[in-house]
Amino acid sequence: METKSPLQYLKGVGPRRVKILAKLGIETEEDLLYHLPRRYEDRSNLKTISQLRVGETETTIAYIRRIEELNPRKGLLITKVYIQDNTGSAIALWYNQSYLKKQLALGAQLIITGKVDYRFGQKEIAVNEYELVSGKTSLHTGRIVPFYPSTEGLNQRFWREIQHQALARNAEEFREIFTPEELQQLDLLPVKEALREIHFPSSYTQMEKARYRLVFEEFYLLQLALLVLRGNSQKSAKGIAHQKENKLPERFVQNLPFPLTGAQRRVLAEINGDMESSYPMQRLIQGDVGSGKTVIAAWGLLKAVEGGYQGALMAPTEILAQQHYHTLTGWFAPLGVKTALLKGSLNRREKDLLIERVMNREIDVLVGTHALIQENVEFADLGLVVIDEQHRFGVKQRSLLEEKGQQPDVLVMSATPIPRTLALTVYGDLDISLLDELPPGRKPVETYCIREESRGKLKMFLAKQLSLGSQAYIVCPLVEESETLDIKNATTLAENIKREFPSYNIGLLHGQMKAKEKEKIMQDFQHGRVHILVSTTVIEVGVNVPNATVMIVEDAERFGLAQLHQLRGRVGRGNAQSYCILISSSRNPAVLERLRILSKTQDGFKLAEEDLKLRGPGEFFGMRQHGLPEFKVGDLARDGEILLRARHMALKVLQKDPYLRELSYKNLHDKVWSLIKKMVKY
Ligand SMILES: Nc1ncnc2c1ncn2[C@@H]1O[C@H](COP(=O)(O)OP(=O)(O)OP(=O)(O)O)[C@@H](O)[C@H]1O
Repeated sequence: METKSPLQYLKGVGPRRVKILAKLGIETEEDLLYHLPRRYEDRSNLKTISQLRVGETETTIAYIRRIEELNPRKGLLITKVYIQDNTGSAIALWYNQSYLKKQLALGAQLIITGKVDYRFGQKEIAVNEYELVSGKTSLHTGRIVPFYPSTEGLNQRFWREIQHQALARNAEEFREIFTPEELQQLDLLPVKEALREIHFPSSYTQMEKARYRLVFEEFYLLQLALLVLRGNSQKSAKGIAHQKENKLPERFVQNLPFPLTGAQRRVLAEINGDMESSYPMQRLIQGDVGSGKTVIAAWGLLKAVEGGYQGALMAPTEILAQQHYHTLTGWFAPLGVKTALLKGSLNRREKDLLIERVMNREIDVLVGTHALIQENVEFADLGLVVIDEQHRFGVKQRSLLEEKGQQPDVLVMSATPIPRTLALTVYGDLDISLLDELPPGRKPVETYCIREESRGKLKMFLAKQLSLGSQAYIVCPLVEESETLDIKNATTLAENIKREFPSYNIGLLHGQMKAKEKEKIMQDFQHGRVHILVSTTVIEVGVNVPNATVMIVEDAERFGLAQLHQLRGRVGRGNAQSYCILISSSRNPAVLERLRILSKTQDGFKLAEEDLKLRGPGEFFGMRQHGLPEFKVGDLARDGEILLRARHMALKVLQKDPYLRELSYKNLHDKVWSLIKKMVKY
């Protein structure tokens, strides 16, 4: 659709309204046409005057017989219009519409919708929508009427008028992205019809069909863009074909105190295949909490190192980078593989020195936060990039790290199980491996939701666990508006706990502490010197302290399901029975339902589906953060099936024509490439 004309060409849109529309993100006629109704009202059922039911909101069509204006008191103007059809007569009433009299003419035909009343022997209609019958299509009544998401200064009549104009103006310009055969095969409405039906439905069935078409189109374009992005890097550039020997990785596995799980073995085989092929690997490991992703990362890094390449591991927080560094050094040092940590707390000179050693190949594996993608970090020969908890990084950041090498392989690890539909959208440019098996011997974490009143009991329970040698986390309420308040809460809580448990060591962790301080507290907790760790949500992802068996979450209602599952995942990582206690005084049924689901289910993937349904994808995690467009029509929680079909279709088309060069794909090509440009620019 070439509808880039400025909106001012539309009747009724002046500079002031252009500004208001721009605030809603509407700058072109195309934007406008994709600003879809929020709901509809069926006013198509025209009644004769005799059929109008008192007390109901009804629509009728009749002739104007008389018009009166009354001014019963200052500031109140009543326009009283006597109407008639061949079954009877009635009165239509408007309030304070001074311009109205000029628009109405005796003898004209009028459609009105409004609440019917009966007074002084007459039916009276308090009009809330009217339209004069002319040769034109009626927009506001006498049909299924659309209602748009709006803002101050724009009323529904205005929306309908401009949508109607935009549809008419562009009738010849809608450029179809599907071929006639595809439309038929997929049973989709042509774009022109779909847009017309979604704005001004001829029936609800047609409106549903129109919506289906537009959702399909939206998902299809995004899938194509994501697949083309991946296809390009896979086919246009040669990646590294890592050597086939796995001596180092095998020795590492033999040294582990446990056998790998079936899922770990399966995923390793997938990575092995990817790394040995000459296409750059772009793979996502989706694992439930505690499923053992670090082992997978280590294995890949060793394979790269064995072939003479370097590896990088990027973590979302300083604490996690630290933890990964310790884990990897423990595994790698005995194998003679050199690991280093690019810490935020290093001074300039230390940093330069470290970077120099990386450039000179004195370091095999470099671990760090996003500091790794800073410009002055260079590798001699980067062969594998592992990105942990990718949902905190965007598409753009991922590619920055990749640019530090010649098409290195990329492994993304996500510990937030997300529903398949969402994974396909957010990670549609990656192959996905599922790590869906927990190591044997793990006991489900017993989860309880308690109210404020039970604090006394909780204290006794905690004392007992501590006396058994366990450690505990207490996560503080999250005050979204203010980090300072967060910290204040956490500090007060820690002080209270200190008073209650004088014989134990209490640690406090929050986002504004210096890296060195955080590191020290974490190490003390890891080594059992701190028994209770009071923390804001900085520990949310990835922290691994198997001796911690109690997780207490304050004001649990403030967290989403996925987040609570993450927090719970910090315990139950060893063999001892673990507990998660959610404190909430909320009486909101939706909240209680969320907490109930959590106490019933341990399966992160199932919880993710529920969370998506309960809160919608926007809340689940900001799509924009990933450089992905937000959906205008589609709803991932509801339209998963359509997404899968669109993905399937996209794969099929690209297999046939990887760059959409066929003439019949011209329109499709243009749309996909403009989407890609937007995504990459981000
Ligand atoms: N096959 C296995 N058998 C037993 N224990 C294992 C196995 N694989 C990993 N582990 C151990 O399980 C714990 C969790 O592993 P890891 O930290 O890699 O999990 P994760 O998937 O990163 O979890 P999270 O996302 O919750 O941080 C570690 O202590 C690890 O040593």
